[in-house]
Amino acid sequence: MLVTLEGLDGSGKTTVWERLRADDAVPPDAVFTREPTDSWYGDAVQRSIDDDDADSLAELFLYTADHAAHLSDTVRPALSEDRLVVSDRYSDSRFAYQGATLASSDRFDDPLQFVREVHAPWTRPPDRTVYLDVDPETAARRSGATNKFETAEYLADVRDNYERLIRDDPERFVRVDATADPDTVYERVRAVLE
Ligand SMILES: Nc1ncnc2c1ncn2[C@@H]1O[C@H](COP(=O)(O)OP(=O)(O)O)[C@@H](O)[C@H]1O
Ligand SMILES: Cc1cn([C@H]2C[C@H](O)[C@@H](COP(=O)(O)OP(=O)(O)O)O2)c(=O)[nH]c1=O
Repeated sequence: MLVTLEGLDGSGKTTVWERLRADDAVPPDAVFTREPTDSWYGDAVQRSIDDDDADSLAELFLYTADHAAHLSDTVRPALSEDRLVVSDRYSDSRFAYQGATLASSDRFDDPLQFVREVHAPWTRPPDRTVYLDVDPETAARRSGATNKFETAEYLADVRDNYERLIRDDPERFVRVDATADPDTVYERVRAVLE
């Protein structure tokens, strides 16, 4: 089973992911993974994140290349062994973030849909996605605004895109109010996964 954690920067995904990894109730052979990955593809993505002038379409394909490698070297092998896979960010991050970045360039009528179509023929959709819901101001404050994506203005567009993804696939997404304290948020996520 493939479970993904999604949400704005600073929504608390990594905090939840680390606590799950240390939780005795989680099967010991579960695979904890993330995007961007720590492979050289992920390093290329990191370079693009750090470049304020990166071309938004080129950036989409860097993230997408990282996803393709992540699928073939980690996600599909683990799923074929019936292991639980928990990924801190996955394809919905591309739909929401690059959907928002590409919107400023007028290159596509519906950038989010374009990004979905780029993935559709070959990706493996998650079975469940926990969406950690926080407002853009909280997200920008918690994340410390350390990269070009972490402004409340941009994150508001990203959040609108996540809302559209949830509307389009309500069975897969589980929304968790992530404005509460870390213990409460963790218990909420744990209850969903149980
Ligand atoms: N529920 C929470 N309430 C307040 N602060 C939180 C909460 N969850 C995480 N944080 C803090 O917010 C920052 C970003 O958390 P992190 O888990 O890295 O978020 P993400 O992976 O979604 O960017 C960290 O300093 C973390 O300690
Ligand atoms: C996986 C992914 C991340 N991102 C962005 C979100 C983050 O601002 C940045 C790095 O991701 P990440 O390291 O998960 O950041 P955080 O822990 O703060 O949420 O890359 C995309 O724009 N598209 C993607 O497909």
